[in-house]
Amino acid sequence: MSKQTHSFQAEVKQILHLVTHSLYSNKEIFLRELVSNASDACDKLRFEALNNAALFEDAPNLEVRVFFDKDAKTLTIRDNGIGMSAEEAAANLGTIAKSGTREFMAKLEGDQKKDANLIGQFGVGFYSGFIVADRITVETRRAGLPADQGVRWSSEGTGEYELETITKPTRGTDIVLHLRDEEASDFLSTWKLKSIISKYSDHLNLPVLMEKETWDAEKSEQVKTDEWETVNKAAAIWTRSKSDITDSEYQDFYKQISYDQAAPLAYTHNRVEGRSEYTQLLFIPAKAPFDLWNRDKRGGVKLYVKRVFIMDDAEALMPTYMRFVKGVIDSADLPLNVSRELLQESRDVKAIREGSTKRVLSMLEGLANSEEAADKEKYASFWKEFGAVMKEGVGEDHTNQERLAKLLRFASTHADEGVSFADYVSRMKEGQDAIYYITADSLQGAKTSPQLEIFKKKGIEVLLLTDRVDEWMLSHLYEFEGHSLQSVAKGAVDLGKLQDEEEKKKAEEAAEAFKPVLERLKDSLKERAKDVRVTTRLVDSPACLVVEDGDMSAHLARMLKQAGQAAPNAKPILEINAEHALVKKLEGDARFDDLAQILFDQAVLADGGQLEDPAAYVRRINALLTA
Ligand SMILES: Nc1ncnc2c1ncn2[C@@H]1O[C@H](COP(=O)(O)OP(=O)(O)OP(=O)(O)O)[C@@H](O)[C@H]1O
Repeated sequence: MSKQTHSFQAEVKQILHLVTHSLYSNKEIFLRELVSNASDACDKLRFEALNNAALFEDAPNLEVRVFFDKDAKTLTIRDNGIGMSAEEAAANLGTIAKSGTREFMAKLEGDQKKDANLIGQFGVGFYSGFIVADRITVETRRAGLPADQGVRWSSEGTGEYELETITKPTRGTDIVLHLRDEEASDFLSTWKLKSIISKYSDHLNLPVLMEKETWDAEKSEQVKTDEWETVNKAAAIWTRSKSDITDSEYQDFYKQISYDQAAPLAYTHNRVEGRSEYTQLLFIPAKAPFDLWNRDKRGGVKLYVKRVFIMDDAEALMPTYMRFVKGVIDSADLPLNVSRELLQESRDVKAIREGSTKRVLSMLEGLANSEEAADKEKYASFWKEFGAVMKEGVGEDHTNQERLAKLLRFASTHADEGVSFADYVSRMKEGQDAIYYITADSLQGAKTSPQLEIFKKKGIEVLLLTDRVDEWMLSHLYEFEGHSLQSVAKGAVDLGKLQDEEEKKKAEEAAEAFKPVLERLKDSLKERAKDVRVTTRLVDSPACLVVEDGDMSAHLARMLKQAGQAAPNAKPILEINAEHALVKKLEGDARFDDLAQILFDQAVLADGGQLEDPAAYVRRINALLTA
């Protein structure tokens, strides 16, 4: 192929512009990105060579070399990994196939801190070379192709790139950065490059080599020798013994694999022996990533088999509700050439997933149950960031449901956060059997729900659930240690032994006396309410809405509608406080029908719902106000 000029895909142009302009303040990360691409390319070769050893040609030792030419102002990152064919070079370096690119751009364009880690998260690392270079030349040959099918890709990072066929005797890729003048003086120093490599690439599973230098007394400067030396540790950290690894080494490793600048909240490192043998090094991040809610995103746990990288979309290795966990699992038992399909079905992988899930749970229990204030704080912060995701586990992971239930934390009428089921149970009133809860759109809405009034009056604690996933979770969790979970907005209020006989009798009498009014109310509201009944659940409010025991709560129905899904249009039950002045006023009032409608509308509003005919409500209220 003679030299051809191609245009970048439109999005690439935008990305290039943004990357080079927004991330300039943290420009050294280009080296991390390019070395990590080189390392990925070696991992890929190792993997493909499992089935085709000829790909190693005569160079089985995989490595990355970083070297520079001061006069030419070039910096080269060379790997002997998988390389690229002409088609691959055009596809990988001229287009962006990844989804999420738009999000990436929105982030970089936004006001928030220009976070250099975004670039790794979105897989546009290659383009970071243009932060420091005004031209990048890539010379590459795919392993297995003949020497005359090498490719030269070259671009100034503006609108176009050139592609031509070259002869390249060795497989793999050279990324040659033609540095801008000011960057050349910054980066073309062995000392500087070494320090960046050890900062970011110490734990790579392969050696990064640089030319050795010695001090030349005559010239009074460092000069290159013919030798190469390894400048990173090149030892997979998880294979080392725990006692030899410092906390800061663990942290550095975490930062490297997670693209997170902050230290992890907690980590666990174990060699598991038994039916299946593997090493796990798992981290819990301190902060939730922006895409935590994407259940399909690539997992953060990488699978290795005897130090050979196998894959990183490891949904087989971690349950979805633990998708925030980062780390490495290295199995000693799996066959190296295990395919993705086999992985999903392998008994060993299942054992690894179960073992790792339990390990993460123990790590969390350790924090949650610790006597140390620092650990408790960590757990509280974990719950704030990831609690809602953990709740998915209650429905998805039946084996661990009990353990998960103990880890749940809620707001309640007693405390705004951090209430566990065990805390709740320890505060239960004498004679109380059930754990009471209410679901609502917001904490404020939950706190002021009319349905809570009798519970407040009697000092009975109620859990206030406001996460979207709560209703779903509760459809899978019915009890905690023998105490049933009961919504205070479902079914008739039954405080059982908590209500004394006197109160019950009074309520029954009131209901009896109120019967004629009730019949009229039922008639006025027959289009809107399934039933109207007298309740003891209210103290200050005149009325509230409840649903029947098996029915969907109004809160859930609203959420489904918002999400564009069909929700049953079940009519609610209107419950009336016969003691309330407004209710007492009903009897004999000429505006009975209007008052009945107002009562119902107010109950809808107090429940966080929307009126079907707000104008009618306003008209009726105004008529009352001006009467
Ligand atoms: N040294 C290399 N050898 C072989 N292929 C490479 C090399 N560098 C880049 N590529 C190819 O170019 C693609 C784009 O690289 P880029 O760094 O922009 O994203 P990425 O590496 O896919 O993302 P991530 O860093 O999240 O894995 C890579 O996926 C890879 O296929």
